[in-house]
Amino acid sequence: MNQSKERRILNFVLQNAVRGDPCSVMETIDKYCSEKEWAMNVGDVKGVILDKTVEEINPKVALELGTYCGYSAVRIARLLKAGARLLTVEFNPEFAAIAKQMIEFAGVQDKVKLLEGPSEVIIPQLKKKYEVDTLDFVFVDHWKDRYAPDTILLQECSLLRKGSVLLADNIIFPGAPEFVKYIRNNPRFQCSTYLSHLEYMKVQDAMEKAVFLG
Ligand SMILES: O=C(NC/C=C/[C@H]1O[C@@H](Sc2ccncc2)[C@H](O)[C@@H]1O)c1cc([N+](=O)[O-])cc(O)c1O
Ligand SMILES: [Mg+2]
Repeated sequence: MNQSKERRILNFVLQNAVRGDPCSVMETIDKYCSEKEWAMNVGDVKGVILDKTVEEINPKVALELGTYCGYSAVRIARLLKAGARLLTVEFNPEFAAIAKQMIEFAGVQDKVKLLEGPSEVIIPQLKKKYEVDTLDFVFVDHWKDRYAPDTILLQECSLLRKGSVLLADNIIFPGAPEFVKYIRNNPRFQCSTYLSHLEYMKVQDAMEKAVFLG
């Protein structure tokens, strides 16, 4: 059975990156995906917007929706202070297995908990099963038609508090029109748009930052 692209990305990291060095893992994935095979990691350009947002918030409890190969989980976790944690949700078992190895190779496994299952099942479990009170930061990068329903679900589960920050990828490409319509017209969120470029391409993309006002 021939290898998946995600398996090839992981193997390239295992063979070329420095174990225990998150930046080396990120750079190696970015090198592979810009030179050999495109993949839907947030990437090095939008990754700087993600970095700046995480550093500004300095979250104690962060959630990521859509782990994929673990690139943004490594990117976020490397910036978390002692005692802070990232919960990342992935429903595809093959991607979850790859991301787990990527996170461990990068040496950030103590800060990251990978939750396998769909977000609509995992989100309602966060309080009781995963001992979350409220979320300081949420990186939204999974199926684009789940952005809006999951933002509503986070509120229904009382997981957001005054000042919780959502950062959503791909607002322009592939786009998340229902989410943009929902969040920008919602008085309970203060929104700002960060224009950027699609990972590894000259195509325009953007990230939406939405602060929950409580
Ligand atoms: O489609 C995109 N992302 C969807 C991401 C999906 C990821 O999240 C889960 S779905 C899920 C469902 C429920 N709960 C958790 C995870 C998938 O198994 C995948 O790991 C995308 C596409 C492009 N592009 O250029 O085409 C660029 C990007 O940056 C993108 O993020
Ligand atoms: Mg994305």
